[in-house]
Amino acid sequence: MFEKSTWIRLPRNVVVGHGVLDDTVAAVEELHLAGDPLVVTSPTPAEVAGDRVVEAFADAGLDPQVVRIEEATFGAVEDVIEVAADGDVGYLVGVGGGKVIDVTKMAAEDVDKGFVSVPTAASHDGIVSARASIPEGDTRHSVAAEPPLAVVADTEILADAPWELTTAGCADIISNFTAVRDWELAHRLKNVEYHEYAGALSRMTAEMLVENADSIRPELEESAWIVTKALVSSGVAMSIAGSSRPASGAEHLFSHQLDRIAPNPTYHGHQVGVGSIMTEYLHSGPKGQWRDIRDALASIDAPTTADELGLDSETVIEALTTAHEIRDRYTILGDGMSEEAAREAARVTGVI
Ligand SMILES: NC(=O)C1=CN([C@@H]2O[C@H](COP(=O)(O)OP(=O)(O)OC[C@H]3O[C@@H](n4cnc5c(N)ncnc54)[C@H](OP(=O)(O)O)[C@@H]3O)[C@@H](O)[C@H]2O)C=CC1
Ligand SMILES: O=C(CO)COP(=O)(O)O
Ligand SMILES: [Zn+2]
Repeated sequence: MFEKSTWIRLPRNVVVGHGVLDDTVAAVEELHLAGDPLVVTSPTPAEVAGDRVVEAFADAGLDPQVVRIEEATFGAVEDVIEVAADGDVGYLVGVGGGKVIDVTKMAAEDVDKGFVSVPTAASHDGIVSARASIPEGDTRHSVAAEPPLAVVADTEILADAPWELTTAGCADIISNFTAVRDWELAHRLKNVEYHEYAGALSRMTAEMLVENADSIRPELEESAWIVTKALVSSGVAMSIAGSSRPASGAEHLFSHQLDRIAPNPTYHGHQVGVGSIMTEYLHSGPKGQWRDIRDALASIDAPTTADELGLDSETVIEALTTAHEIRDRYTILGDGMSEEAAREAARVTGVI
C-alpha cells in the first residue's frame, strides 16, 4: 500500500514592494487570526519599521504588545514566549533582521501561534523559512520553527539597510548552486530523498539572481526587490523539501564551523559564499564552475577571499577540515578533508 505523505507549509500572503509596510495590518487581517498581535523587534528595526507597525495595529483598534530583543539567544526566546503565552496574544509579528525573525518564529512554534515575518534586512533566506538558527556558547542550533503565515517585505526599507546585509542575502542565494549539488550527491551516494521540484526551484533562483546581478547596486531599490524575491523563492524551495537541503550544503557547514571557531565571524551569507567557491571546486575540479561562483559574488560586492572575510588562512583550513562534523548531512566533504587537500582547494580558488 502507498503510505507516503507530505506537508508543505507555505506563507499565504507574500507582500513585496515599495511602501508595503503600510499594508502589514491588511495582510494580517486577511489571515482571519483571532486576538491581538505581539510585535517582536530590536533597536534599529524598531526605529525603521517596528514602531510604525505597532502604531498601525493600534490605529486599527487592536492592542499590540511589544517585546524588544537585543540578541538571538535562548533567553530572548524565553522572554518572547512569556509574553506570547498571554491569552490575549493571537499571533506574533517579527519586525527586524535575521535575529528577530529567528527568535519570533521559535517563540511562535513554542506557543503554537501564528507568525508573520516583516524583514528589515534582506540578509538571508531565513526570513521565509521554517528553520531558526540560534547560537549558544561555541555552537549553533539549527531548529525547526514556525514558518510565516505572511511575509511583508518593504523594498524601500530593505534598500535603505546597510549594503552588506543585502550582498549577504545575495551570496546566500548564490550558494544554492553548491547546496543542490551536495543534495544530488547525497541522493546518489546515500539514497537521501531528493525533491526534483525543490532542487530545480532552488537552482533556478540562484540562476535568476546571477542573471540580474547588473541591477544589484547600492541604493538601488530594484536590488532589494530582486534579492527579496529570490529569498522568498529559496524559502519556498526549503518548505517544499521539508528541510534546508535545497539551500544548505557543505558551504553552510563551512560557515557554521566558522561561527564556532573564527575570532570574529561575519555575515552568514558572506561566509557561505566563500565556502561555495571552494565546494564548487571540490565538485567540479580546477576547470569547473568555481570561477563563475567567485565572479558572481564579486559582481555584487560580496567577499571572495579569507582576507575579505577578515579570516586568516589557518581558520579557513580548520573550518574546511572539520565542517563535516557539524551535523549529519552528507556533502562533498564526505567524512572529512585532509589538511593538504583543504589547503590545495583554498589556494587554487584564491580563497587563501
Ligand atoms: N533561519 C535561518 O535559516 C538563518 C538564520 N540566521 C540567523 O540570523 C541572524 C543573522 O541575521 P542578520 O539579518 O544578518 O543579523 P541581525 O538581525 O543581527 O541584523 C544585523 C544588524 O543589522 C541591523 N539592522 C537590521 N535591519 C536594519 C535596517 N533596516 N537598517 C539598519 N540596520 C538594520 C540590526 O540592528 P539591531 O542590532 O538593532 O537588531 C543588526 O545590528 C543570526 O542570528 C543567525 O543565526 C542566519 C542564517 C540562516
Ligand atoms: O541558512 C540556511 C539556508 O540558506 C539554513 O541552513 P541550515 O539548515 O544549515 O541552518
Ligand atoms: Zn543560508
